[in-house]
Amino acid sequence: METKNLIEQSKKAREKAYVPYSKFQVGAALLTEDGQVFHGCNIENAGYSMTNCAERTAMFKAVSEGHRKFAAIAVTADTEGPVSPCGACRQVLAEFCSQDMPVYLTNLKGDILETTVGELLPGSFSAEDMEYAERGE
Ligand SMILES: O=c1ccn([C@H]2C[C@H](O)[C@@H](CO)O2)c(=O)[nH]1
Ligand SMILES: [Zn+2]
Repeated sequence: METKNLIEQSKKAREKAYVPYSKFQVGAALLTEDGQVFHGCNIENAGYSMTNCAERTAMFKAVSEGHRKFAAIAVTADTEGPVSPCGACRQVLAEFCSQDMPVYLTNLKGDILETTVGELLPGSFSAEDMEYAERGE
């Protein structure tokens, strides 16, 4: 799928955002390796900490439908520059995506920052970090 199209999909996803508290709509479009696109929007809650970001909504939808391999993600918000994913979303992306998977951070004005999962979270905590303890040395 073309990058332009994936970014368009993230804008469509953004329209579904449930944001009565922040009024800040975010959309994500996650492309699986087999060519399917999962939309995600941010979903807020009166208990603010229960809010789920657009990126994690897209990721959890895809994983819960059996997808584990991803090719790219686009994220869009109405920001001055390209939107910047929060730390929680960076960690969740690192769990399921390769370090070199492209991430397209965009905004409604059409700015596009192409980065990667590894660049977004260098030194992310991963399963390998637990292996030493598991070996019991
Ligand atoms: O990359 C981001 C940054 C923020 N938010 C959401 C969480 C909350 O609903 C609102 C304000 O933080 O934006 C996302 O969905 N993705
Ligand atoms: Zn987030």
